[in-house]
Amino acid sequence: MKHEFVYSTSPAHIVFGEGKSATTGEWIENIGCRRALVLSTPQQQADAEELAALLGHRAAGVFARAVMHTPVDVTEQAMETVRQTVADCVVSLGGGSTTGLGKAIAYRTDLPQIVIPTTYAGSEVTPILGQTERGVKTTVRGASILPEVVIYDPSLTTGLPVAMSVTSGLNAMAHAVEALYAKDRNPISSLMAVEGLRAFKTSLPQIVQTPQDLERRSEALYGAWLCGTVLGTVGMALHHKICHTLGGSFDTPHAETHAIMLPHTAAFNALAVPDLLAPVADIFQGPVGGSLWDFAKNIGAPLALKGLGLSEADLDRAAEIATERPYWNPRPIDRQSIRALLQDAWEGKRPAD
Ligand SMILES: NC(=O)c1ccc[n+]([C@@H]2O[C@H](COP(=O)([O-])OP(=O)(O)OC[C@H]3O[C@@H](n4cnc5c(N)ncnc54)[C@H](O)[C@@H]3O)[C@@H](O)[C@H]2O)c1
Ligand SMILES: O=C(O)CCC(=O)CC(=O)O
Repeated sequence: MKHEFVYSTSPAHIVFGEGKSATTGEWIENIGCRRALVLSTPQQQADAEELAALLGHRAAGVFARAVMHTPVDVTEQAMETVRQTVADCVVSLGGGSTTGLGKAIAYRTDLPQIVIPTTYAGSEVTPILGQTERGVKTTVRGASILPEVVIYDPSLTTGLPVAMSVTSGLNAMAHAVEALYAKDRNPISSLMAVEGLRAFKTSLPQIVQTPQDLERRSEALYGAWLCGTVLGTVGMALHHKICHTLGGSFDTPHAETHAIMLPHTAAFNALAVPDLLAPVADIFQGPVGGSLWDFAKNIGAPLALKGLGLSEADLDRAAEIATERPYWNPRPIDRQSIRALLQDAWEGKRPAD
């Protein structure tokens, strides 16, 4: 039967618009809180301090030590700051790493979160937390992990370097591509995925040309919201499994890994579900994998895993880890075919689909 699905909406408040980060103080009050701990990475500390100054008495302090993959020891330091400052909510200003720290605090305390995303990773609209302890990254899901308020303010994204904008956009697009063939997809998740892909197809090439263009930044942030929402709503498959394997076991950088793998995993699955991936071929005007690879190349994305410090000898182990436990994918997987796919991605080949 064509229509058979479960559809649940997210309870989060989504606030979108230029300059809307100035309403953070109002949102702290709207959710019944009084003192927010502002979180950021060390690189965005100045922006976090500026936001805290704007919040005045509603800011409990700034914790600017967020790092990628949410190490538990950093979360414990942040928890100590939460206790000392008597914060009753957190405001995460930054990309997925800062959002991850806010989620890790909320997971342990149930404190409400306001997120002001400055990349396109999409973590702000998912109930998913990935955290690392003793070198092992595990993922948990839960209602307390989903942020209560997300404020998308494109004016805070004009400083995102072009290279990071490109890889972060491709990271978001990967959520949408996998959502199109997700086992638990529904008509709304597919509409959002297609609209998210269109938003990045339009905006990323223009951001590369004019990074300060607020209209284009706004379009990309809109795409991030759509792609992140489907990541939080439906299950991911082969692509995310391989990226988590490479990031978790070989420490490859998150967004770059997604950017390189997307054309290869999409081409692999397009052979099994060409009808479900037809919107990708339509938007990028060509075969699914090849057209995504051309798009990535044209906007200056990295194309080869060997450029990320992964050695060719690592590929056997990566294929083994990515296939050792069964998980759902629209096309059956086996170690040999995943090893071949990784070889192509390592060399930076254009998928021949
Ligand atoms: N749980 C989820 O749903 C989910 C989804 C996607 C990503 N993630 C996680 O997010 C992390 C990656 O996040 P990311 O790719 O957004 O990178 P990031 O948050 O690590 O940011 C990368 C760097 O860019 C800087 N930066 C961010 N925005 C900037 C801006 N506008 N201007 C200047 N500098 C800026 C950051 O401070 C940081 O130094 C990973 O740990 C990944 O696992 C989680
Ligand atoms: O690392 C996490 O927090 C989970 C990341 C995730 O599922 C989405 C992604 O890989 O971009």
